[in-house]
Formats: sequence, structure tokens, C-alpha cells
Amino acid sequence: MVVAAGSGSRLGAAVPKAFVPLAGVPLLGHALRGVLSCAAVSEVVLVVPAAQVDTAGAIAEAVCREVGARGVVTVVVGGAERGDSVAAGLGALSDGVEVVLVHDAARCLTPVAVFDRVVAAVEAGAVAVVPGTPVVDTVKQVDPDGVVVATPDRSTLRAVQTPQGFRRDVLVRAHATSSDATDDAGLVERLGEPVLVVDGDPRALKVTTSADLETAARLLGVTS
Ligand SMILES: Nc1ccn([C@@H]2O[C@H](COP(=O)(O)OP(=O)(O)OP(=O)(O)O)[C@@H](O)[C@H]2O)c(=O)n1
Ligand SMILES: C[C@](O)(CO)[C@H](O)COP(=O)(O)O
Repeated sequence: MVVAAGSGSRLGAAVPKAFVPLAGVPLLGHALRGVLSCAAVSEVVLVVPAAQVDTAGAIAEAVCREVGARGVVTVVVGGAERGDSVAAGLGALSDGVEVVLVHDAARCLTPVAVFDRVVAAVEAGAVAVVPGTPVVDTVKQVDPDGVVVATPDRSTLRAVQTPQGFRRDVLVRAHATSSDATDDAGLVERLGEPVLVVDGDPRALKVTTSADLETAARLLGVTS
């Protein structure tokens, strides 16, 4: 599932973030290319804003043609929050699907090796898997006045990315229980289920601000 229904308020573009061009291709197109390059992916659900359903279908068609993919791509309308969009996508999955990867369109340059690592860990028996990278800054926990209350041990921290992979039944149960976490693994953690972290990749950065868009353009060897 590729969630692409956010507005991208922090990027501030004229179109929803997933439809902003990067080297002439919308972020969603780059993200889809990565998803469809993962051999384990049998179907894709795209979750997009209501006004972008036709555009998303056209982008999917073009990328499928480019990579020679013959899998099914379904487009559905997302919700107000990311969790609502994931829930909408879950409702569109085919009956036979047992493993679900949830991926941010905004992490449009995620290398296929990251998808492969997540899939391999779920297939090896993990119920929930997230890619993560070590935290390089010292992190402070602060109170509402900005006063530091704790400095967590950095070696125990990971900055997590997508795709996040789940046994379908666990992800459905997690979304039925709550929806207010910033990632899907957070909902699974509340069920008391274990979440495994595998190696992420700096190229799986989330395009959030215009500086991130410039970084992504540099990674592709172009200027934005
Ligand atoms: N209601 C929402 C909100 C977010 N997303 C998706 O979730 C991913 C991660 O969200 P984020 O990068 O925070 O996107 P936005 O919510 O669009 O960004 P902002 O908070 O700046 O508005 C993105 O691919 C975004 O399209 C979504 O499908 N539906
Ligand atoms: C799911 C996610 O990309 C993992 O890092 C992140 O939590 C999305 O956060 P946002 O609040 O939508 O920016």
C-alpha cells in the first residue's frame, strides 16, 4: 500500500505532495517504481486525495509500462489523517493477501533493498517489521516549557522509515483498536505485539520540506 493522500502542508506546493515533480516525475511515480521493483509485491493499493484519483491511475499505468509490471494496481481515496488513509487502503486489499507493506509516497527514493529486507523478515516469521537508521544527534526529551527532562541513551534509538511490513491480520487488528500513532508499527506496539527493526537507508528520507526535495533531487543527480 502506498499512502499518498497527504496535502504536504510543510512543503507548501501548489499540488498535494505526492504529485509534486522531482526530475520531471511525480514523487508518487518514483515511489511506485521502487514498490513495483520488489519481486515479492503482487498487488498495489494507492491511497490518494479524491481530486487526484484519475491522475494517480495515469501515473500507475505509466510506471507499470516502464517497469514491465503486470500486477493489479487499485486506487482509493484517503482520509484526513495518515492513519485514516491506511485504514482506507486496508479495505481495498484482495482476500488472499497475507503480508502488507505500508509505504509513504513521500519516501519516494527508498531503495528496493529496503523493501526486500522488510519482506524477508516478515517471511521469516516477524509479525511487524520497520526499517530504521541509528540516530546521529543527541536527543532531548523536553517539557511544555522547553526544559529538558531527559536525555535518552542514543544507542537504543532508531529513526524509522517505510515500508513497514506486517502480517495482515495484525495490522487490521491494530487499526481497529486505535489510529492516533504517527506510524503503523506504533499501533501494533499497543497490541503488545513485537516489532522488529531492520536496516533502513538514508535514501529512504521522507520528503517533508523544500530542503528535502532539494536533497532528493541531488540524490538523483539533478537540481529541483
Ligand atoms: N491524510 C494523510 C496524510 C498523509 N498521508 C501520506 O502519509 C505519508 C507521510 O505523511 P507526511 O509526509 O507527513 O505527508 P503530509 O501529511 O502530506 O505532510 P504535512 O504534514 O506536511 O501536511 C505521505 O506519503 C502522505 O501522502 C496520507 O496518505 N493521508
Ligand atoms: C510513517 C513515518 O514515515 C515513519 O517515520 C512517519 O511517522 C510519518 O510521519 P508524519 O507525521 O506523517 O510526517
